[in-house]
Amino acid sequence: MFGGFSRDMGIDLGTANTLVYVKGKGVIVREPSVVALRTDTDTIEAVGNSAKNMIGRTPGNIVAVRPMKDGVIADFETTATMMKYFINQAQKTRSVFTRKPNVMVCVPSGITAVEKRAVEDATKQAGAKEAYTIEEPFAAAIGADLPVWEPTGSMVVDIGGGTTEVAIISLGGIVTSQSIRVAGDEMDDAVIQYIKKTYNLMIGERTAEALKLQIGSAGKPEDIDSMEIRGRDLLTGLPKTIDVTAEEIADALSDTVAAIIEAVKVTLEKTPPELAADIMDRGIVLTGGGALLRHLDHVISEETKMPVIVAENPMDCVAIGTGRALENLHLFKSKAGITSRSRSK
Ligand SMILES: Nc1ncnc2c1ncn2[C@@H]1O[C@H](COP(=O)(O)OP(=O)(O)OP(=O)(O)O)[C@@H](O)[C@H]1O
Repeated sequence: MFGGFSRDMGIDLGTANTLVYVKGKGVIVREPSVVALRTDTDTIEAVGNSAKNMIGRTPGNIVAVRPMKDGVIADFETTATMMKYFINQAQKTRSVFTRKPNVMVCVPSGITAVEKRAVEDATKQAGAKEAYTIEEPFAAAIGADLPVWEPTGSMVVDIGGGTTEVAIISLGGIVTSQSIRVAGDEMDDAVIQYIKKTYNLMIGERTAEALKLQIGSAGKPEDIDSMEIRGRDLLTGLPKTIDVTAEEIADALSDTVAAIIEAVKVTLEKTPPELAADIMDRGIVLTGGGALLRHLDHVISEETKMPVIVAENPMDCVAIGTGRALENLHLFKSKAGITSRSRSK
């Protein structure tokens, strides 16, 4: 059903980034989940990379929005339009155009039936023939090459923009999982709040993210890096430049890091002993962009006394796993929380 000239695709519809995976091609679209809208004409000005560059810099009649929030759809129409754009991008790279694609999209494991249905509907509105959804941590585990079908325990922690998903997987199913709406965005927000409180300086989310990426770390940083940033002084209302140290950013991120560690511990507490022993041997695998936060693997390892490994290309795991799930649909049906809706339903 999915062979031949199919252009079927797996989509990691993320809060921060959307990735599209096509069999035999790999990840062929990788863009921020951002849409720039013209409020006067109600039309789309830009999607993806070019829209992200507009965040915080738009004139009055253009707004840059992120239609996904906390891993779920916050704005249905905009999400569907954004997906349509990404699906078209993916199709442009294919030479043979035969039919509408079947599309598998990942969803956070903790979402409601209504939220899941919205993702399926948006996928169909974006042009899919059939829309499937798969739980994100399961897709992450497949993408990270974990032995999800074997009678052995695997543990994956996927730290994205909106959600952190922790799951124990064995025999093609999620044994226990935890989804918290604390991840990269929350870290950026914590940095904004810290700078505001400490320096009376208002910075935008792009500056906060840049601080996190360049000098951020979990736990105490090893070096004494610092970074110069600009913002608006809340007392004078004027632009101001300050230097921020890595230690300060580690401090700002400490609560979010603690929340992620707590989710890992709670999941481990609920894990049956045999599977916990397997995980002790194989280690906890980190995926998602948040897995790249400096020293996060060491800190989780220290706190849980378990080995922790960052997956290869952690930001691609969910997209790859979503695509592979679609290729092996016969194995997945009725197992890993996969549901589908065809256009006629
Ligand atoms: N080197 C890094 N250090 C820390 N955080 C990083 C790094 N690189 C990327 N990130 C963060 O990873 C997040 C994006 O990760 P990812 O693309 O996996 O999320 P997503 O799939 O869009 O989100 P979700 O799964 O919650 O819907 C962003 O918050 C980004 O700032």
